[in-house]
Amino acid sequence: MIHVEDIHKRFGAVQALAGVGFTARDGQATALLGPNGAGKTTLLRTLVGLLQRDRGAVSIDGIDPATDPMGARRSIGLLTDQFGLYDRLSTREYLTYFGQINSMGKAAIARRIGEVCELLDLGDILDRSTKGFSQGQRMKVAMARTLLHRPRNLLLDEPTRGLDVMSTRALRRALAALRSEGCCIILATHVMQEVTQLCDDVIVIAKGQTVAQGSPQDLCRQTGIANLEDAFVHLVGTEEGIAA
Ligand SMILES: Nc1ncnc2c1ncn2[C@@H]1O[C@H](COP(=O)(O)OP(=O)(O)OP(=O)(O)O)[C@@H](O)[C@H]1O
Repeated sequence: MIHVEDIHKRFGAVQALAGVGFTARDGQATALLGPNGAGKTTLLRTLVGLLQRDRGAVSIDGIDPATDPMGARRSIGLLTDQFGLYDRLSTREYLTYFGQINSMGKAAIARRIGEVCELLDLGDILDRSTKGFSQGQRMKVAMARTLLHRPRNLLLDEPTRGLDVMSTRALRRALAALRSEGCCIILATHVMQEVTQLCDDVIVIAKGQTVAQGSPQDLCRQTGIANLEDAFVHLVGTEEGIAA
């Protein structure tokens, strides 16, 4: 479970987070919705301890990433837009390296690579060097790395960006399975279809603040608007940041 209270984060003159608070529960997929520049990526990076917050409290399964970053990171899988692949390694070598960093044994790594390979359909790129991979292929390898150590909490920044239809569907199926295994999934996205198909709960942030939290139905009820996309626009007061 991830619990966040009143997080603030400033970059120079930019107040990126100005009072974000929410709870994301185990066994649920929680959507993080907000216009461009709302603070979603900053929030995810702060949750995993890659950025130091200026104020507020964070608990990842009871651990504060500011005081125990390694402890928090063991239970978190983070996917951002910075894939950080190593061109000279094949997908298998890259995943093996990350398994070793996470103190997994040789047999466990080999077994888990087989599982994520099947889950994300990586068969044809498993033994190719990642140099020259397409955007979608890079995304799949980064997602495999995110899932490799079986984290209980998944923080995913636009995970279907660049994926084709089949890979998108495979990833959504994989996330649904992880949710039913009890994972806590936070998914920053601009794709409303993803929210309605996959997410139990929605956090809406705008200008670095939480403006609403609830199920898609709650947000529609709260705004008196039947369609989630229109309810979102109403809540943030803008037409920015929406993909069909
Ligand atoms: N390292 C940084 N230095 C300066 N400003 C930053 C930095 N990182 C983020 N910002 C600013 O903080 C604000 C929030 O950015 P962030 O990337 O968190 O938004 P986002 O909600 O993820 O946006 P998008 O939907 O466009 O990906 C923006 O105004 C951004 O320009």
